[in-house]
Amino acid sequence: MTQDVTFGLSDEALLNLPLHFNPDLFKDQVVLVSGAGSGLGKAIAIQFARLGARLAICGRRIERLEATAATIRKTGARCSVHAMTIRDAAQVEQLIDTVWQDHGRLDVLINNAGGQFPQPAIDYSVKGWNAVIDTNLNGPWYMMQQAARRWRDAGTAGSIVNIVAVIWRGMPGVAHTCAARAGVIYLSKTLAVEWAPFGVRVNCVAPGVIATEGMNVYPDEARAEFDRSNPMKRFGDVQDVSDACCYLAGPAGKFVTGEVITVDGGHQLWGEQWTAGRPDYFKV
Ligand SMILES: CCCCCCC/C=C/C(=O)SCCNC(=O)CCNC(=O)[C@H](O)C(C)(C)COP(=O)(O)OP(=O)(O)OC[C@H]1O[C@@H](n2cnc3c(N)ncnc32)[C@H](O)[C@@H]1OP(=O)(O)O
Ligand SMILES: NC(=O)C1=CN([C@@H]2O[C@H](COP(=O)(O)OP(=O)(O)OC[C@H]3O[C@@H](n4cnc5c(N)ncnc54)[C@H](OP(=O)(O)O)[C@@H]3O)[C@@H](O)[C@H]2O)C=CC1
Repeated sequence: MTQDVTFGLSDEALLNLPLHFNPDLFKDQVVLVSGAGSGLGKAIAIQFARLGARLAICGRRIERLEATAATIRKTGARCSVHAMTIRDAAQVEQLIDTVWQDHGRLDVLINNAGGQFPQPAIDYSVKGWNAVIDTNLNGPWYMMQQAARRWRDAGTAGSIVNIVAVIWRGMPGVAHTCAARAGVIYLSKTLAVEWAPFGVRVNCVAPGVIATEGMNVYPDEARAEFDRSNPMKRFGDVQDVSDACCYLAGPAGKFVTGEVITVDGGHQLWGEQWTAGRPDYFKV
């Protein structure tokens, strides 16, 4: 049984974090953030709003999206809310159409929605495997393709940032998500070349352990050791990730494409990473 813990920051705290960028950096730009009803997506959307952007946010659960939108509107920013699943290509096409109708443009897509469950790979069901691949590879792909088609057709530039994970040492217990995220990273590198002629940049941010409510999906036993997953021996915070997104999406990142920025306290180099708990074999 997973203990419920309070990870992450309140909306009020997110609104009051010190900004590391100029407050009009994204003035008049339209930013679409998937999975903005919680955790990283919410923090990213609020930060873009505080930097002058207009927001479109999507996810499956409308109540959580409306709560994020209410917070975003406190900054004075416009925010449209779109309840949908990224797993359905038709819903993604409809989403991108609606965002263009509502806002008249799109400048930045943050492909943040995602998630997985911890389980030894040998026990995955077909349905479980497909759920994770649909959520973390197919969904982000549908979003990228629809956004890029509109940018190509409108003749306007765009920037995509995909949130992935620290996959370079593999990650026991979440093999399905490692496969999906590796797919997104190499898809992004390929699209960075194919879509450069349209003025579309495609990059990724790979977060290490970040304190969000999404962490509640992991068993207590595993989560208790997550601060040992990197040489800094701690969790990162949501702003570590939202700052990387703003760097890549904004003018500072204008010559960067096909890149992965790893924001992980060194997790890619050192640390324990047993997402489903440490197997007996590795205890001695
Ligand atoms: C040092 C270690 C580092 C740790 C960090 C690793 C890096 C990543 C971190 C994070 O991503 S933080 C958290 C992000 N948020 C989440 O992960 C959200 C929670 N997860 C999910 O929502 C799901 O896992 C999902 C698959 C994305 C949910 O999809 P959906 O709602 O369609 O799934 P379900 O209908 O619930 O299930 C479908 C299918 O999947 C199998 N399954 C689901 N949960 C489990 C489980 N806990 N254990 C085993 N199998 C599971 C199962 O086959 C389900 O089918 P049914 O049995 O329900 O018919
Ligand atoms: N926190 C961390 O340490 C790390 C997180 N990540 C990744 O960062 C991203 C955000 O994670 P985090 O904020 O921590 O976790 P959360 O679980 O809080 O956020 C995931 C968000 O994605 C949305 N979502 C899930 N499935 C779908 C779907 N099919 N269609 C649309 N929206 C969907 C969820 O909303 P709803 O259920 O309402 O649809 C939710 O708001 C995820 O991709 C995660 O895997 C990667 C590495 C580390």
